[in-house]
Amino acid sequence: MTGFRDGPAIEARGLCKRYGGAVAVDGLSFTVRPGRVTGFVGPNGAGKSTTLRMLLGLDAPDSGTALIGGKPYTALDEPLATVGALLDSEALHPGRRARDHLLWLAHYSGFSTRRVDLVLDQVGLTPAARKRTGGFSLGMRQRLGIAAALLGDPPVLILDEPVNGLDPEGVQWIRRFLKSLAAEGRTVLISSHLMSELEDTADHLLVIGRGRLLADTDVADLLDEVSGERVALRTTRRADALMVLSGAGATVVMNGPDSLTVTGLPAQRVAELLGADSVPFSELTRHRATLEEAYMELTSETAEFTAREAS
Ligand SMILES: Nc1ncnc2c1ncn2[C@@H]1O[C@H](COP(=O)(O)OP(=O)(O)OP(=O)(O)O)[C@@H](O)[C@H]1O
Repeated sequence: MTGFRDGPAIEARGLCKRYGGAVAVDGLSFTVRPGRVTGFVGPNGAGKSTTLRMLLGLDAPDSGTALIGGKPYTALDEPLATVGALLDSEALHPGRRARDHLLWLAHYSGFSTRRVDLVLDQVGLTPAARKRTGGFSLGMRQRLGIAAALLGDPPVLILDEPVNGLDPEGVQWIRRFLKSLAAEGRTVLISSHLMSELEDTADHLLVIGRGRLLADTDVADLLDEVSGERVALRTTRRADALMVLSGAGATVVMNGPDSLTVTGLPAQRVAELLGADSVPFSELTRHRATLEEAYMELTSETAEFTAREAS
């Protein structure tokens, strides 16, 4: 496959879109960089698909701009070879065989038909290449949609809910696959309404709610922030541990006969303090937040903020 050094960035600048009286996208600005998988996440109706459609020139923003490598999609010299897209409502002719569907697309888009067998292989659909798509599971349809997005070997991929409908093995596959595409220097933007789907897949996250950007953050930074300095500790000398650690400024909560949760001190400092006072411990682990926990925290902050705004 072609090696890219830094595919073009995707940029939204002050994007707004209304449908009738309803605001779907409300002043979104972000940049999606090459070389990493960026997850675009938010609950149903948050405005993800509308934003992706505007990036792909399928919907016109009321205001603001959507750019790929500095140009609107419709002004790209070779849009189909620049951006590969998978949209939620991919239309498939049920009577057409998978390979014929891709051959037709390749012909229509001006791509070499040699790419067809290559992309079928990449998405693991070679054994089903001659089967009619009418009998395909949702997961197989997703794979075919991704194969179609890859036909032009594009440096930019915009995939709406690509994990949706995949079985656990399919989820593992797509994680590895998206990471490998990003590692080649491509710009990869994927949407999901489930934060858990993006765990172990996205390197960077754009979180939206009600058409607005709630967070634009590296996954690692977000998890660090939410995990805080929370340490789980197991010791048979609970009272001594409590005295030593609270004396050093930590907040200590007793959870069971020999387990404590310590906040306010890094794990290493907890170990040092216990060691200095010869308090034995059998377990000392840093609490790691999951992306789901981080998401709940983010969205609950927004809910509080909205409530404060309203009062
Ligand atoms: N063509 C349309 N006509 C009217 N309203 C629309 C249209 N497309 C989207 N909307 C509305 O805009 C809002 C944002 O929808 P959008 O599909 O972009 O959200 P989403 O985050 O992609 O949700 P989902 O995860 O359900 O796909 C919703 O309130 C939706 O009902």
